[in-house]
Amino acid sequence: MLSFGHWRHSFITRPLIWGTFTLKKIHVAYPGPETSLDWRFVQRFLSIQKVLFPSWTSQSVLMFGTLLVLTLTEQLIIYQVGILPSQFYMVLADKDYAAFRNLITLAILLILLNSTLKSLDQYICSQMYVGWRQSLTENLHADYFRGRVYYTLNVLREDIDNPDQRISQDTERLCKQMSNMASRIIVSPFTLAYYTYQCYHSTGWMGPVSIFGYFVVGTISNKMLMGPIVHTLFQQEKLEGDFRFKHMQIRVNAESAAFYRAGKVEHMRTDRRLQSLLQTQKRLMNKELWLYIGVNTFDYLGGFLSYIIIAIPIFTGIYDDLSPGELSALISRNAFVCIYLINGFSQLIDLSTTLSDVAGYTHRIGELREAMADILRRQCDYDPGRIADFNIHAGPADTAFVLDRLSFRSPDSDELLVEELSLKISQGRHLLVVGNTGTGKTSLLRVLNRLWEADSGFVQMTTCFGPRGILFLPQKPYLTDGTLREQVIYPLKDIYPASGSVDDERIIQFLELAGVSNLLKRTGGLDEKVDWNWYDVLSPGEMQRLCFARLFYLQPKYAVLDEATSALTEEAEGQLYRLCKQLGMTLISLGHRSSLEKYHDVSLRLCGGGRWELTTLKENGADDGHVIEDTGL
Ligand SMILES: Nc1ncnc2c1ncn2[C@@H]1O[C@H](COP(=O)(O)OP(=O)(O)OP(=O)(O)O)[C@@H](O)[C@H]1O
Repeated sequence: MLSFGHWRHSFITRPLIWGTFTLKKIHVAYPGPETSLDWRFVQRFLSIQKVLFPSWTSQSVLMFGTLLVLTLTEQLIIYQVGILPSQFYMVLADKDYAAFRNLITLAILLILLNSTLKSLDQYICSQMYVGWRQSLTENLHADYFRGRVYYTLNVLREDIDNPDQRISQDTERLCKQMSNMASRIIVSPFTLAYYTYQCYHSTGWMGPVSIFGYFVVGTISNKMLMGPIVHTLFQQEKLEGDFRFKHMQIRVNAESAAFYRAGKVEHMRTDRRLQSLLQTQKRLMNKELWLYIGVNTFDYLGGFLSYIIIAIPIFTGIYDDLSPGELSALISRNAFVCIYLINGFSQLIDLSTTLSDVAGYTHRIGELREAMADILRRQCDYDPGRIADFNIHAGPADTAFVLDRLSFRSPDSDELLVEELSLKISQGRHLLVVGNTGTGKTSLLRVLNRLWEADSGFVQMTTCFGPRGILFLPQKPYLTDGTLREQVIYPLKDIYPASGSVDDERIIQFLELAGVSNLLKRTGGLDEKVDWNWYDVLSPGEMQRLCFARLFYLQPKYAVLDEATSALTEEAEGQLYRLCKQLGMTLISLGHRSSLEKYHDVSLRLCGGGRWELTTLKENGADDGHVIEDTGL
């Protein structure tokens, strides 16, 4: 029974109620990309670390621990290798051949051990990179694909550019850069402490104090040079995403563009994006030039500083009582200790270039995570996971939707598309929604499917989403990547995993009924992997027929069809509609063709400016006069 009027009292307390929201394109609370090395960076970085190191016993923590042990051992060996020259000075000055031979053997052993440890260190860093990338990407996917987040992010939110690029490329680069930094950072506190002590031991307080002072000056100047780089890197990544998206747009719409012979204009537009990307890249390089000058100057001055520090005790006469051999050995040993301490600091300064990259990517990923969390908070009542378990919500058994004084508008507009629509969509009463272009027909489905929020009033979905419930066929046929079977059973992953050939027969039968059984031959079978893009090889009509095969397979109680037969002849349309009815589906159709009227009982006309009309096309139960052959379904 489909009726309209005031429904407020009996239905508004049911579980799937939503409404009374203001729909606007979401302009975000963040004032804009804050992309520097600030407190926000620290917060975002720490929250990403929680994903990478979820618990003390996680694999990442274990690998990090192993890396720490390895790098510390490596440092011990490096120290031994570092003092070898001073020992060589001693044995050569003493002309001690036996000690020289032993020293050669020791040097070879230490070098072998050192290179093995270094390789292991690199290997663990690579493993950590893969593990981190997996954890972070999966974490982002979990939010991105939850509810309608991916839709809201890509269609309704303007503040987050290129979410796809943030998930794929930026995450990869962040993990790569962090793994590059890991072994250097992890060992720094230990080596700095150890060599500071050694330096103090050799040169007194002068050595460590001058090196620390030098490091502080270097850090401050680098921080100043890095600030603008982080922001420009953020910009560059955005433009990189825009450029790639333009190419993807051409790839997906190559045929349409070719029909327009649009090579020239697309060339111009793509080059324009490339230019703005390259300009930003050049700006980034100009800013990096100053940072590189700073870093390199710091490195070279560091090497020079070590000799000044060593010179002080020599010129002040502290080592006057040593023989020339002992003095050479001591200078060699001290030089190593000072140079290594300065080198430890230089490495930290060198990391500033990597850190500026890390900060840029951290902001991009952090911003995406915050936006997704924000969307999830707003849509906490949305639960499409029900498709998997077919959990049907309690409600009148014969009803799909109840609308009560529903008003809604499009995100960019202040004008209502539909005002105060009250209506019940029940089993067996087929509804046709008509109206001029842009009057809000598809938008009504968006509100019913909860992609858009209503402006006021209530919408209640009393049947579950999915097979045996409600299924939507969108205006643009959606074909996933995968085999023919995966196309037909979409959006199910595998509903009948153990059914084997029985399911095959059903799928083949439905493909035949939908008029696309030829696809079986083209693909080579239901489960043959195809290397083509389905959109490139199927005609629009074939795509629509394939979507009907999907509908027959899933056999929902209610099928919502948005101009689902616009590319087919009236005859084909009639056949498919009658099959749907024969399979027991109640149809809610959107369309422009008057030929559709005969398959429906009630018509809802959207007249624009919020107005609407409901008309009965035929009495309940009246047949459309067509009987189709017994298909044995
Ligand atoms: N994501 C969006 N952001 C802003 N406005 C939108 C969005 N999607 C649709 N609109 C606008 O909402 C209005 C209603 O669109 P809708 O798709 O419902 O039209 P329709 O009646 O289905 O038209 P058609 O018959 O061409 O399919 C249109 O003016 C459209 O431009």
